[in-house]
Amino acid sequence: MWPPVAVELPERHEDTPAPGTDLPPHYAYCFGCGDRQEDGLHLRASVGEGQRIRSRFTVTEAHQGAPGLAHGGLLACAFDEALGTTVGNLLRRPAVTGRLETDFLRPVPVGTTLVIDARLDGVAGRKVYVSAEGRIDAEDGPVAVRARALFVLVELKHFIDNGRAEDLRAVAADPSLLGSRPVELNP
Ligand SMILES: CCCCCCCCCCCC(=O)SCCNC(=O)CCNC(=O)[C@H](O)C(C)(C)COP(=O)(O)OP(=O)(O)OC[C@H]1O[C@@H](n2cnc3c(N)ncnc32)[C@H](O)[C@@H]1OP(=O)(O)O
Repeated sequence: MWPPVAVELPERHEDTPAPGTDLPPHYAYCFGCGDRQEDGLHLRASVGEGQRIRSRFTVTEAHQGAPGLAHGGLLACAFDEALGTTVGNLLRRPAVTGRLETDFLRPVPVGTTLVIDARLDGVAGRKVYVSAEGRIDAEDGPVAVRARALFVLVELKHFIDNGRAEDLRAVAADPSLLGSRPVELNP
């Protein structure tokens, strides 16, 4: 059963941009979306209809597991990012991945662009349920990967208490490293 508990499905946050709007990387050094991670995944997300966010991820030579094929762990990373950005942008509250499950249905060759449609499935207290499917090269392409996850809402303190001090200092010195954030920061 998914979600596994009774949930509410909140409206998306009033600050969520209009459908079709491209979303900036949430952190410049994020492996999933950051533009300062040369061999990162460089996922690009945009707002979909209702409780949906669409992301695109192009598999490069740096992402191989077997010759010419994407590594499954990196595909899981892409879905972690796509699902996390769905939670962050639709609820505008900080959250971290508690559990992530993936079904790999087809191999994904280097050069493929995965079109990942993620949606918010519901919220139960601090628990947020999201799911996604990734299609090969087009929004109606064959499904290659399905994923679902539980994110847990946390306070900003979670990142301040647990993040490495020099990285937190770098963000405080240059807040533009956080391209989008779930709450306004006042360092
Ligand atoms: C615009 C912005 C864009 C922002 C865009 C952002 C995109 C980011 C994308 C990347 C996201 C990541 O990779 S985040 C990084 C990877 N994840 C992490 O580092 C998280 C590490 N884990 C933790 O810090 C902790 O375990 C927490 C915070 C998840 C939970 O600890 P806690 O705060 O003490 O809460 P706890 O009571 O244990 O759990 C709360 C509830 O969740 C349930 N729960 C917790 N973990 C699990 C689990 N694995 N499976 C089932 N259920 C679980 C508990 O049973 C409980 O249910 P009940 O008793 O209430 O019923």
